[in-house]
Parts: sequence; C-alpha cells; structure tokens
Amino acid sequence: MTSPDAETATSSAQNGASPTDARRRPLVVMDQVTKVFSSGTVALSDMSLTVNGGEFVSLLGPSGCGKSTALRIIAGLGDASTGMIDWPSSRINSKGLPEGDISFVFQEPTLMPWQTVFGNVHLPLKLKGVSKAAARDEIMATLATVGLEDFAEAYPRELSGGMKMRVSIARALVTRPKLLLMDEPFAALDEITRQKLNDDVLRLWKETGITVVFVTHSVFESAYLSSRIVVMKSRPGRVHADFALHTSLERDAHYRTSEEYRQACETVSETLLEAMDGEDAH
Ligand SMILES: Nc1ncnc2c1ncn2[C@@H]1O[C@H](COP(=O)(O)OP(=O)(O)OP(=O)(O)O)[C@@H](O)[C@H]1O
Repeated sequence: MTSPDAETATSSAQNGASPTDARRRPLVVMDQVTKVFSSGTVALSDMSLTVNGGEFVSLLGPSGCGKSTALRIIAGLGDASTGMIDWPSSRINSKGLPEGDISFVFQEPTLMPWQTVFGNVHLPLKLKGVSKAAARDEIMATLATVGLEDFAEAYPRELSGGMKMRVSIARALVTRPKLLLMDEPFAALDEITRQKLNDDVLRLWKETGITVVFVTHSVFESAYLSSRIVVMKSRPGRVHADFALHTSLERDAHYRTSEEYRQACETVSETLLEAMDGEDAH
C-alpha cells in the first residue's frame, strides 16, 4: 500500500529539489534491498527508500519488521544480501561509505565509563587523528548545543539517563555529519526526558540542516518529529506507506496539544494498524 502522500514524497525525491528547499537532493538511496540472515530469516524484502537532504524521516513499524536492519545497512554496519545502497551526492571511501558523512546513535548511550564527557565526545575526532587540544573548541561548542558545557569533566556515572543520551548525541554530531541515524534513541527514557530530547533533536535538526533517519515504535514520537514517515510491515520487512507530514505550526509544547498534532497521530496510528493487519497479536 502506498498512500497518496507517499507518491508526493517519492516524486519529490525523483525530481531532486523541491521549490522550497534546494537541499532536498537524494542523499542516500536504498535500492531493492533484501536481507536474509544466516538463520534463514528474511528481515527485509525488496526495500527501496530515498532519503533526501534535510529530511527528518522516521521508520515506524511493529517489532521485528526490519527497522534496525535497514538502518544498519544504510550505516554500513551490515550488508544487504541483494540490492544496493547508493550515495548520489557524496564522495565514497574504500568501504563504500561516504567519508565522515554518517553518525549513528544507538538506544544505549554506549559511553566509555573511564572517560569524561569531554573524552567520550572526543572519540570520533581522536579516531581521525585530531588531538584533544585541537578538538577542544569543537567539542565544547558541541556540548553547548546539547546543554552540557558545564559537564565536560564529569564521568558517565555522574549523569542521568537523559544526560548520557545527550553526550551520545554530542559524540554523533561532533564530526558534523550530513546524516544522523538514530535507532530508538529515547525508548529507555521516561516520558518527560523523552519529550525534552525530542525538542533538542528537532532544534539541532533545524539549526544544522542535518538529515535524520529515526527508528521508533512510537506513533506520538514519529508524528511530533518527522517531516516524513515511512511505515514498515513485517515478515518480510518492507515499506507499507511513505508520506510527508506537513504542519503550519512550530513543533513545540503548544503543538503537542494542538488539533493538528492529534490528527497527525491519528493518521499515523491508522496507517500503522493497516500495516499490522493480519499479524498475530503478541
Ligand atoms: N543478527 C541477526 N541474526 C538473525 N536474525 C536477525 C538478526 N538481527 C535481526 N534479526 C531478525 O530480523 C528481523 C528484523 O529485525 P530488526 O531488529 O531489524 O527489527 P526491528 O523492526 O528493528 O525490531 P524492534 O523494533 O523490535 O527493534 C527480526 O525477525 C529479527 O529477529
């Protein structure tokens, strides 16, 4: 099933640039990707998806529909069995990935407990051969964008769950990637912290112009954050619907209580139910 709005999203991808945003050129293209694990599980079947520069795309779908597998294949953390990933506007390195263009945020913050916040955020720059001294300004500026400039010398054990996740986001952003891949980053956090981090990510997305692909189980989160939602179906994992989410309102606390947001949640929820139609209840 493809919604009428999905056709809008697809055709704007094919057209290259939209009239309102010159950045909207295809950044990454998944072309008929199938993934069969050695266990025989077909995690993805013939999945095609074009993500354009500047989009905030959520991958939403039932547990096991292949969201993480799709994200990992885009990131080069796993191979496609058939099909390909193309980066039309990037220079590709020897591993077939765009050099320095991708960052990944996992559900767990995965911080090094023996390193300070500063040391953790330094890691991706250190791997590029940049010393702490040379990286200092960039690291402090990035910590400021997530509100942690006063915690540079703290250790992970001294931070709350939300603060640890902010460090993880700062570590992902410090190399100024074009594409930020986030795999259920806030699923383990309480609702208030989750909402605050949603607002942080939206602000960073607007300020930096970064492209985000965000995996979530949450209808509410996807409807709040996304400029576009891709709803996936299980067994095997594939795209069920792909549609743009337009709103005339700023996405903020006021939006959360607006009729527009309620309607967006309803549309997303109904589409998800369609995608799950015929699945066993678990
Ligand atoms: N390394 C693996 N080996 C074998 N099967 C796997 C592996 N990783 C994932 N799978 C299977 O592939 C399918 C898709 O898994 P995936 O984790 O991508 O789904 P998901 O939509 O991200 O799920 P969730 O929302 O629960 O995290 C599932 O059936 C899963 O059991």
